[in-house]
Amino acid sequence: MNIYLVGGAVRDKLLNLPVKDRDWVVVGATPDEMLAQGYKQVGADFPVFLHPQSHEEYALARTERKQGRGYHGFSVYSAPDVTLEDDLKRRDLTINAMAMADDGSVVDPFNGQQDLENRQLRHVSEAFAEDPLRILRAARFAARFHHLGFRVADDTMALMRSMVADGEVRDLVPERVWQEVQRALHEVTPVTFFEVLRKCGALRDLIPELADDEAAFETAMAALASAADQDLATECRCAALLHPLSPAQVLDRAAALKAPNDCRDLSRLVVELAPVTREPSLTSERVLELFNQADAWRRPERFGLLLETLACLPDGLDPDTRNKLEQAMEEARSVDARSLMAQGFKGKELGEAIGRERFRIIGRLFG
Ligand SMILES: Nc1ccn([C@@H]2O[C@H](COP(=O)(O)OP(=O)(O)OP(=O)(O)O)[C@@H](O)[C@H]2O)c(=O)n1
Repeated sequence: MNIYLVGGAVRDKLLNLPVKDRDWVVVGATPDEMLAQGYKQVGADFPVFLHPQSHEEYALARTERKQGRGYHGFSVYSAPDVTLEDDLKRRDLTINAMAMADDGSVVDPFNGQQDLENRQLRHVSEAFAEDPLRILRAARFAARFHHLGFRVADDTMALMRSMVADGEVRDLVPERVWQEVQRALHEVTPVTFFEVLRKCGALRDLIPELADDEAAFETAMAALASAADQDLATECRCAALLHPLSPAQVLDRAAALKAPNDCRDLSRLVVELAPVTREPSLTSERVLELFNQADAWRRPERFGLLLETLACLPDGLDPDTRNKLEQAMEEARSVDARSLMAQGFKGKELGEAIGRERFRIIGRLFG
């Protein structure tokens, strides 16, 4: 049997980037031979094994063919006669379809090295179209490597467009879509991900509110770029992206994309509360309302994320107001219920006394 390093590890090595996961392909072996050597089989659909010591993934060389629509039916063929080239051919992009032997020599039947040099994200073969998730992957690699000069190759963009026109994106399982979106939000330039999706038409299927409205798209991208520059959390990036939508649209989009609840909730809050922070002079009444609406007393951390996100929006929260809001929140939160109880307040009166005290503190910072 012959073993080769494949996929992202080879690509990243050749780009002189740190290699995270190493995946291996095994050519000319049967599952029994692997088991006899101490590998542990994982994957029920196709033969993938974990190395007994390193626990890295070793997959038997395989071919795949799609059966029917959607991300379900793939028929996998794996046997000792499947060659390394067969296995590389089923992959998405040429830069991901190279292998490296023990001696460091690169096996590159689809000119991945040339595409690395020319900074091209190019599909390996027409089989790219068998897996519509690859549209999102191509956009994600564009977002990861844009700063190095990589672009989606013209013929690949054309293929992605025709896949979108065939309705392929609508067939994707939402969980898989969210997984790609979530990763994309943390690539070097997440904006590139959405630009590529817009260019190939996929954004219309995923976030139509941004695809059909130039101004909404631009403001979403400006906010997202700022959230990424400041290395904000996933939910802040998601909220920055969705901020041009209405509250009802945010809920629809979050449900359709199966975004987690913390992303959905922060996105909704940002949309609802953004207008408050744009008011020319914030009164203490408005600030108290803002704190209450954001449930800031019980969710101080989320309130912090809310302010961070609002500060990323074009015409968003200015640094002075943000500092004042943070200070007001910190001081108002420290209102001591016990000392009010000691003064004899209880039940409803206690709640009202806490509210008055908080309002008084906020009033010291806001008029
Ligand atoms: N839909 C997919 C998913 C994966 N692959 C192939 O499987 C390899 C491993 O996939 P994955 O670990 O998802 O990506 P990496 O390229 O390793 O990138 P990352 O750095 O994100 O791990 C890829 O390089 C690519 O050759 C593919 O062709 N089509």
